Amino acid sequence: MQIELSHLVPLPLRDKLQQRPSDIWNKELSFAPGSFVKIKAPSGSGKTTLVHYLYHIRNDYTGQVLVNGQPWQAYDKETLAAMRQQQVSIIFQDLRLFEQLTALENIELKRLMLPRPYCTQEKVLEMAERLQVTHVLPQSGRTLSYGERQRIAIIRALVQPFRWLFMDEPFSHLDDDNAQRAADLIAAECKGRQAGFILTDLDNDHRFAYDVNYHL
Ligand SMILES: Nc1ncnc2c1ncn2[C@@H]1O[C@H](COP(=O)(O)OP(=O)(O)OP(=O)(O)O)[C@@H](O)[C@H]1O
Repeated sequence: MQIELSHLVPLPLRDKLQQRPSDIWNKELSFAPGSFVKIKAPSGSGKTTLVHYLYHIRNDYTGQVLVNGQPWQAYDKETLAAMRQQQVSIIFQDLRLFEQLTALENIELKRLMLPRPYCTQEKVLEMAERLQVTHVLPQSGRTLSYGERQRIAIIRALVQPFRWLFMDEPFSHLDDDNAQRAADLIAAECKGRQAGFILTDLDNDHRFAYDVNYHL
C-alpha cells in the first residue's frame, strides 16, 4: 500500500510553518511500503495533526495525502471503513479506549470486527502476557493507569491486519523496559505482515531499527 504526501500543509499551522524547515510539510514524499519511519518533532509542532491526516480523520489541509495514488478524499465511506479494518491501524496519542468496557473487551471489540478475525484470543492473551498486562484484562477501562491503557491500545492496534501502522507518541506513558517490550512486539507484528509504520515522537530513540528518520 503506497502512501504519499504532496505539498501537505495544515491550515492551522500555515503561518507558523513558514518560519522553520520541515522534512514533511509542503514536500513531495513517498513512504516505502514496509518501512519503519520515525518522525521527530517538539511539542505543538503538528505530530498529532499529521497522524490524523494519515488516518483521514481530519482534512483541514492544503495539498494531498495519496493512498495508492488516490487522495483520501476519493475513497467512499465503505471503502474507507474497510481500509481501516484491513489496511491501516492506529495507536492514538489519547488512546481512545472505551471506559465502560474492560481492557479485554476493548481489544475484543476490534478483533471481532472482522467476520474472520486476523488473530485468535490465545494470541491476544500471549501479547498481554508479553506486555505484562494480563492482570488488568478484566479491569474496567476507567480504572486503568495510563501505562496500562497505552499497552492495551497497542495490543488493540495489533489484532487487525494492516499494511501501515500509525503511532502517535506510543510509549509516552511507559518506562524504558516496558517501552522496549512493546516496541519489540510491534516490530515483530509488522515484520510478520510485511507492514510498515509511521511513528511520531518528541525525541531520538533506538527502540526500532528505523529505515528513515524525519524532522517534522
Ligand atoms: N483544529 C485546530 N485548530 C487550530 N489549531 C490547531 C488545531 N489542531 C491543532 N492545532 C494547533 O496546531 C499545533 C499542533 O498541534 P498537534 O496536537 O498536532 O501537535 P503535537 O506535535 O502533536 O503536540 P504534542 O507533542 O504536544 O502532542 C498546536 O499549536 C495546536 O494548538
